[in-house]
Amino acid sequence: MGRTQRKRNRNKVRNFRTCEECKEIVFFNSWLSKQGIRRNNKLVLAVFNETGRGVLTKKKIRPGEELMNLPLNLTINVTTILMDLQFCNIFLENTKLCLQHYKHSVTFQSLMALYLTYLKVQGSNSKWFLYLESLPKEYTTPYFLRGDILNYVDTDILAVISKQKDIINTSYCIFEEILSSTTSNDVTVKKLKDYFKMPIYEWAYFTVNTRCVFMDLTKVIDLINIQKSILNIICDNTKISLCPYLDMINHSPNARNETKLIVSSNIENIRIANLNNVLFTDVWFSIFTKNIFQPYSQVFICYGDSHNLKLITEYGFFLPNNELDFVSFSFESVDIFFRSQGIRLSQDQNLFISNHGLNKNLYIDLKGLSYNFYGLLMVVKYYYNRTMDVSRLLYSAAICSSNKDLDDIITPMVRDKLIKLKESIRKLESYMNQCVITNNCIALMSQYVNILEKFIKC
Ligand SMILES: C[S@@+](CC[C@H](N)C(=O)[O-])C[C@H]1O[C@@H](n2cnc3c(N)ncnc32)[C@H](O)[C@@H]1O
Repeated sequence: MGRTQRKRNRNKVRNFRTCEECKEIVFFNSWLSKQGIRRNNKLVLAVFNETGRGVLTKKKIRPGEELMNLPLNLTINVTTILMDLQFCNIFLENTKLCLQHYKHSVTFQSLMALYLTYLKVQGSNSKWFLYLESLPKEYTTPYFLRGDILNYVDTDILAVISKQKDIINTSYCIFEEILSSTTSNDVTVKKLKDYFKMPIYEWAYFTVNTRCVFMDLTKVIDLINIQKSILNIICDNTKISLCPYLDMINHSPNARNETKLIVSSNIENIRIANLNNVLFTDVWFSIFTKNIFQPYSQVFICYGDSHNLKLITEYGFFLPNNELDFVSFSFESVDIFFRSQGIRLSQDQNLFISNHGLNKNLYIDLKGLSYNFYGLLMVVKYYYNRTMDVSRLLYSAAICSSNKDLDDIITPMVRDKLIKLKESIRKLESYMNQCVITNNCIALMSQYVNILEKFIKC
C-alpha cells in the first residue's frame, strides 16, 4: 500500500482532530520541553469524538514502552508546596498558631486546591501559568448540578455529592479564616485574600480530584517529622501529585500501566528544612504502558478499577457496559422493608447480623446478590430452622449459588426501587438543555434499572 492510500485509509476512520495548531497547546508544548519533560515522540494531544481531549499516538506503541518521564520539579507535589516559602508563610506568619489550631483538620487534596488558587492568582508571573491555562475551565462531576435537578438524582450519587460538599465547605471556611488572620505582607498573598472565593476553590478542588496521580515520595523526604511544617494541618497522606501532560491521558479499564520514581542514590529521607529544588532535578517520575496501541489510536491508562458511580462522581464521565456497577441498599432501608412485610428481626438475629458484618455491603450487581445480602436473607429465612446451620452455610459454597426463595423475599423492594428509578429518569430526561452531567446521571440510573430488571427476571 502506498503512502497516499495509507493516509486515505487513516483519514476514513478518523475519530479525532489534532490540536497541534491550537495556540494554547503550542505554548504548553514548548513550555513542557523547556522544563525538561522526556516524552515518547510518537505522542501528540488530540480531541477525540468519544472522550474529548486526550493523547494520540502517531506510531505503534508496544508493551514496555515508556510514555513519558517528568523531572520531579515539573510536577506539583508535596515538596513543591513545602519549598514555596511565601505560601507556607500564610500559615506561619499568622496571628493564630495555625499548625496547632488547625492540626489534622484538612485533607492534603484541599491543601493542594488552595495551592492551585495561590498559583492561579499569580497569572503569567507563575512558573505554572501555561500549565494552568491548559486545564479544563469547568468540570462535569454531579457536584456542579443545579439544586432542582438534584431532586431526581439517585441517592447513591447524592450521598457522594454530600460528602464532597462537606469536605469542600469545611476546608474553604478554614482557609478563609487562615487567610484573614495571616500577617504575611507578600503581594500574592494579599491578592489571594480577595481572589479566594468558592467558585475558584471548587474549580481547584476538582482539578486535583480529576487529574492527580498517585506518587509516593516517602522514601525521598522525611514525612514523619512534620509537626513544624504546614503538613501538621493535614489529616491524611500526601501521596498525590499533579503531572502536566501525563494528566492529559484518558482512562480505559483495559489499560495496564506502571509508574516508577527514578531517584539517584544520595537522595533519601531528606528533612523538610533541607528541601531545595536543585536536589530534585535528578528525580524522575516515569510511566510505562503494558499495552499495544496502534498508530493513530488513543493512548489510555487505567485510573484504577472503577464502577460508574465513582467515575461519574469523581471524574465526571460514564463507561457503558461496566461490569463493576452495582445497586446498593442500606441495612436500615432493608430493615424498614422487612417490617413492612411483617418480618421482625429478633435480638439474636440482629446480633448475628452485626457480628458477621451482614448489615454492610448489601448490593445487587449483574451477577445477583452480594455475599452479605445473601447472608442477611439466609438469617431472615433459616435462622430458626432446626435443619439448617446458618453459620456453616455462610462459610460454605452454598452461599454463592442462587436461591429463588431468598431472592423472592426482597423482590417487592426491588420492584419499588425500579419504579422510583424509572420515574426519576423520566423527570431528568424531561429537563430542557440536557448537559453532560445530567446525561451521566441518567446513564448510571439506567444501568441500575438494567441490573435490577435482570435480577427480577432470573
Ligand atoms: C486526567 S484527565 C484526562 C484529560 C482530560 N480529558 C482533559 O481534557 O484534560 C481526566 C478527565 O478526562 C476525562 N476522561 C478520562 N477518561 C475518559 C473516558 N474514558 N471517557 C470520557 N472522558 C474521560 C474526564 O473528564 C476526566 O475527569
